[in-house]
Amino acid sequence: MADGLVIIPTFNEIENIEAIIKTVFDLKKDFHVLVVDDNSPDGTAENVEALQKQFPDRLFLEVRKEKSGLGTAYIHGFKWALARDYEYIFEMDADFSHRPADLSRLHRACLNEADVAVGSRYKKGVNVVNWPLFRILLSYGASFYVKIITGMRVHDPTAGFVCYRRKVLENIDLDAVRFIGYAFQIEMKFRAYLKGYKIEEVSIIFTDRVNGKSKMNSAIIREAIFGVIAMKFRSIFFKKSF
Ligand SMILES: Nc1nc2c(ncn2[C@@H]2O[C@H](COP(=O)(O)OP(=O)(O)O[C@H]3O[C@H](CO)[C@@H](O)[C@H](O)[C@@H]3O)[C@@H](O)[C@H]2O)c(=O)[nH]1
Repeated sequence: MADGLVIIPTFNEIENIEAIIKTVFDLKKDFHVLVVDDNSPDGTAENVEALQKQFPDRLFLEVRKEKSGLGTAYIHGFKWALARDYEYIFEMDADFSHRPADLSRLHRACLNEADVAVGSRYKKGVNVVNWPLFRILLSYGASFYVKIITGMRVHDPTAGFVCYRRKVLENIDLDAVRFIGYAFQIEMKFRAYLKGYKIEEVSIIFTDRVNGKSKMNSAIIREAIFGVIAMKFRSIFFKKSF
């Protein structure tokens, strides 16, 4: 059995995908990788298919019809993982903003006490390299905002570098998760927090991508700003769906 499954959502990551997969497979850990691609026009999925010949037992690919957001890509990946027997399920970006070597640190935190281990940019100051000031302010500001509205004591609630123990994903109603952009990351942590799971932050350095482009847009920002308040209200008035 593998040590865990690393889910990598992709949209137009042709410049990164092969290198990131090989870097994960070069780690000492026996991780499997699942790429959830949204039919990227740049041929990301075809690149993964070609690599599957080299790693037939470790590399998996799910291709969806069209670009449908990072959140639903992860939900698709989580369901895929739960239909198999992975005990540790990771989220990681394709673009090397998360260092694959840190997967082992997240894994270790979950092997010890954590139910959810979050690769945190803000646990100890601001550990972000080469991000535009606008993105740092937005992301850091969002963290304060989320803390105030939700009461959740997580320094980096929008972090997309996470390890979940299987039981957490089994006990969250994945069909009820609403957010599709980066706010998805907040919602998943909030749902785990409400269920009393232990969320531990592991300090990481986040380095902005060198190749390809961020998929950040104004709809993603709006979803986070208004959605977090709506989510808090729903958690009070519609407790059952949480
Ligand atoms: N399948 C799929 N993948 C997507 C989509 N949108 C983005 N992705 C993939 O999701 C990963 C992260 O997307 P980026 O666009 O690179 O994110 P970012 O701007 O660098 O944002 C980072 O910070 C956010 C806010 O703190 C994080 O929430 C996010 O995870 C990421 O770490 C990449 O692998 C990207 O290809 C989508 O609609 N569909």
